[in-house]
Amino acid sequence: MTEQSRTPLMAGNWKMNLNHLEAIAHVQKLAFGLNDKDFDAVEVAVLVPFTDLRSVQTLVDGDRLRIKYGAQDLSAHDSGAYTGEVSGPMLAKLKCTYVAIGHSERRQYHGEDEEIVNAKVKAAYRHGLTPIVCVGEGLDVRKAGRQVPHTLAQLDGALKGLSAEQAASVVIAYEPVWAIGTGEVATPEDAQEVCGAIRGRLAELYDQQTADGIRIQYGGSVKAGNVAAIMAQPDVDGALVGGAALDPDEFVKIVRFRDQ
Ligand SMILES: O=C[C@H](O)COP(=O)(O)O
Repeated sequence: MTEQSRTPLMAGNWKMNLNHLEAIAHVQKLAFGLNDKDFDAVEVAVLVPFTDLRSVQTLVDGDRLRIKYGAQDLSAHDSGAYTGEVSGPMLAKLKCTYVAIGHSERRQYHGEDEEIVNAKVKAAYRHGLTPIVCVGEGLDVRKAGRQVPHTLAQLDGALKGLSAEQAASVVIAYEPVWAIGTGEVATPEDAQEVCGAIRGRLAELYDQQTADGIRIQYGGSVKAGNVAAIMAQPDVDGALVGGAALDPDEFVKIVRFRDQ
């Protein structure tokens, strides 16, 4: 599979923003702004707070929208006494396509380590959910020039024990932590360096064909104004968009990166 045959995935990670009423209005605006040509060229997804999922599902189903949706986290467990957690079966029942796992904010504020990220990736696969596995280095690691080994170690940990068949559908999001929500976007070359290394490691872990089929996103201060240059890199197959995804008009422009 070549770069051209990987369908780009533009995913909006709303983080802890937009209640279920705002979510409906937002998805309606996206649906109004995008057309079949956009959806034929780019897969579009929104990763919404748990409390928005049922409303988004009802809207997407009812209006037969081509927007995909998913959650920002899931429990490593399938059921039981885990107060506050939301399980894979619950997300599957809501017909989620995607679930973000190991976002740097989960790692930083909720102490998620490689073991828990790996357990969550396996939980997603047990229930037919596609994980968007987030990896990336902090500023100290970048300053030390260790972004590639650091990120590849996170990748190894997240994918431990997965078969090539499972890995074939995974999405990897490379998000340098220093570029998240800071306006400090990595240069296209910075993004390509690590995304290329990620694909190389996927080929070592599985095989070249599997690696060539896996989509690798870049995330970190992506906007309409910088998305085209990032998407022009051979190993970048989409973006995980935070702040800019909260503005439907901006997100539509990001989906239309080829026009920017
Ligand atoms: O998941 C998205 C990333 O954390 C990027 O967030 P940002 O676009 O606000 O920098």
